[in-house]
Amino acid sequence: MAGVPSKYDEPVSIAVIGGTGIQALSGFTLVATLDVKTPWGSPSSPISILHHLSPSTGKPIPIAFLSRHGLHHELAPHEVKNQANIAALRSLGVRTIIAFSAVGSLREEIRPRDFVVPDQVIDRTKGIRPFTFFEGGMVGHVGFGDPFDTKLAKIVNKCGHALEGENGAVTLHDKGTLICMEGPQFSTRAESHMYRSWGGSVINMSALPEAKLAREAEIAYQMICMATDYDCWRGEAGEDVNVEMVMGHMKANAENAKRFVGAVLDELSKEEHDEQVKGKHLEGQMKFAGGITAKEGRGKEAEDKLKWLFPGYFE
Ligand SMILES: CSC[C@H]1O[C@H](OP(=O)(O)O)[C@H](O)[C@@H]1O
Ligand SMILES: Nc1ncnc2[nH]cnc12
Repeated sequence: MAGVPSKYDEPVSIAVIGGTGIQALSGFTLVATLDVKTPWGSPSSPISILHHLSPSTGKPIPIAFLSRHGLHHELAPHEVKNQANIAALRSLGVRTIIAFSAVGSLREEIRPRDFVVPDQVIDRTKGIRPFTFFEGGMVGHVGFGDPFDTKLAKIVNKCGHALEGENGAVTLHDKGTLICMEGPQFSTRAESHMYRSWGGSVINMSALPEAKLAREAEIAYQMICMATDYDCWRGEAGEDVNVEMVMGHMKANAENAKRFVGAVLDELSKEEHDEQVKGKHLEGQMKFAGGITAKEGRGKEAEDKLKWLFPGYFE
């Protein structure tokens, strides 16, 4: 954009990833637009650096914003540049990600426009998306028992519940199992029933590998889901999901999504969360979890890429 700086020299700890219907984050001051290049290519969109005024310190804190499907929703779920997105954010200093997603509800009590902060994921992607930074002669294994950052989830839930109290317009479910399917076609009715029998609460196409790559990159990650439909399991009791339905609810509820993210950023900008936001609890984990391969067995290209991502880890 004309007149907006293309550089930002301070580290940025917090990022927001926008999904369907959230291609930009309004209400914040745009201070830079960055075209970051990574060894995994360019991210899905330029990264906007926005200033958010911390209500507790009165100082602006920088937030990185990235649009998962591109600026114009031109990337299908399997085309999202997940490795480049996460690598680019880490290279800016990001250690905390709040990711938004439009989801189908698999439970009667999760109604369209309700928010869900999932605590578990079932992977139903088909292995066609690049899903790790550790390959090609650099092997690493990281724990994923809790796919979302449990401390970050507590903060997000506290903010969401406070909004529930404010005017009753927001309903938040503070846990749930997210099914991440491949897409881009929606599920069959048999699949939708099967996911319900597995205990699935909501379904989308984009939590993975985003959350896995964030974990590998030592970034605390939490997805905030907004229900837009009942998928197709209700049969005659309701209309099957379609894009119009998803977009309609996203648009109608955009103000609540904005209030939610604003409340989370207000909370995260408090000094008491400094260590959490900077991902201190994750720092260094990949030095060991990602350092299995002996030096003489390393693939040169993979090693160079990982040295870019984790300066000083694999010398
Ligand atoms: C447009 S409906 C399917 C689409 O919506 C969700 O996108 P996102 O997670 O980025 O909000 C879902 O995952 C699918 O990509
Ligand atoms: N029913 C659904 N299935 C998968 N992704 C979705 N995103 C929104 N609704 C969805």
